[in-house]
Amino acid sequence: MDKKTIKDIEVTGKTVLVRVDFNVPRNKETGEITNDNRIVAALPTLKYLLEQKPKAIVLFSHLGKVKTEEDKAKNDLSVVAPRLSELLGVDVKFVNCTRGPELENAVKEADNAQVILVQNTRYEKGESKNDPELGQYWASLGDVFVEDAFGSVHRAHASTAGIPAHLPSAAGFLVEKEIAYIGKAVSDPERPMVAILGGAKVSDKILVIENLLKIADKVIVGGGMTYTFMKAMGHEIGNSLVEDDRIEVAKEIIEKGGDKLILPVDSVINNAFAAEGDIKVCGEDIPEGYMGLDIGPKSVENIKAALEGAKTVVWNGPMGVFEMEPFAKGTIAVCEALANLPDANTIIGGGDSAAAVMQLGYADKVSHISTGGGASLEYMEGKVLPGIAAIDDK
Ligand SMILES: Nc1ncnc2c1ncn2[C@@H]1O[C@H](COP(=O)(O)OP(=O)(O)OP(=O)(O)O)[C@@H](O)[C@H]1O
Ligand SMILES: O=C(O)[C@H](O)COP(=O)(O)O
Repeated sequence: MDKKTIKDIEVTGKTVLVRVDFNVPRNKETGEITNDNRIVAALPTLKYLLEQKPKAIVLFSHLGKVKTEEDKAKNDLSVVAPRLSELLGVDVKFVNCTRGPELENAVKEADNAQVILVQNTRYEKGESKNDPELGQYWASLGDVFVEDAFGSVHRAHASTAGIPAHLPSAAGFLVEKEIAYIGKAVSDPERPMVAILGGAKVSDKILVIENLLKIADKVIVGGGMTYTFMKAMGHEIGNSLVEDDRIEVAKEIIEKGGDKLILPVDSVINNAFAAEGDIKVCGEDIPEGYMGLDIGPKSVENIKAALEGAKTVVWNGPMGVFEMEPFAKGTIAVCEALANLPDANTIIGGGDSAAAVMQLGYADKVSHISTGGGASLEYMEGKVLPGIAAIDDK
């Protein structure tokens, strides 16, 4: 990486500001954390910093989307402090504000590598607008800045891009690792390279498909996106998910992709968006009143064949509605096919595909599961990520 990393900067005795991504999924009713992967992923950086004996480690993170007072109550970051403290094995002081004397005094009085967690950065209106005053204010609390929130580096926000404009800055181990895996896969992949793209919306992934068609040897499309492509080819798609305003783009991609592009040839369909009903397999044309909810067995065989001998695989988006057991087979088959490629560099781009791999028990069978949903997608699109661009060059 051409950016400074945490080992390139001096932190002993200093106040280190760290942007982490503790935007963790929570139970809608109880508010309890349902998956602490993003906290676990930040531990190597935080443990390393503790060993260097800084004066203080001040952690900034957002949680959820905050637009109203009600959103604030729903996205109180204090829920993270006890779990972080347990995982890190040290006391974590939670500061229930994002500016003012309480925060300033907590930082001033901190000593002996005290870990401080600041309330949700999105409680500040200026955070998402990258308000320069806010970035400068937060920067004034510390001596150096460490960017370790890979999941948020595609956002040009005050805490991701504003603070490092005013302080010496470096990437943490998580950012370094994510960039190493995803960066190598998209800029210098071992071949053959196969990209698998699924999930719900074509519009979210068009640019990724286009960029990966330039890089990969094969691009497999599955999931709800399939049916926009099927319609573009003139097939009947029943009530399947479709984005009519993307049909033309889908046609262009089909033409550009040629033999590289592998689309499903059959689907598991149902007469309702439900785990029960008249569930059956059909070919490329879906009868009226039915919708495609998973790729079918022939498509699974085609995907397995396409993956044979692959040395690099990037996967983003499930092949079907894997949350419902009857429609999980396509996604499970991809997990199994990746597990059967022990020598390949297999990379799962965050979000739902990461959840699927973990939920289905394949987490230790792949090389890397990204902590970034949107961030890993934008990286695969070839975009400059503002949170990375803001880090000091080596
Ligand atoms: N055939 C289908 N019809 C409708 N929904 C589908 C279909 N196939 C997959 N999905 C749904 O797509 C959703 C995932 O889509 P999404 O585009 O968000 O994936 P992702 O890229 O893994 O996630 P993220 O965007 O959060 O990174 C899942 O909830 C899944 O149920
Ligand atoms: O969950 C994510 O992808 C990151 O934490 C970024 O969250 P955001 O999409 O709300 O900016």
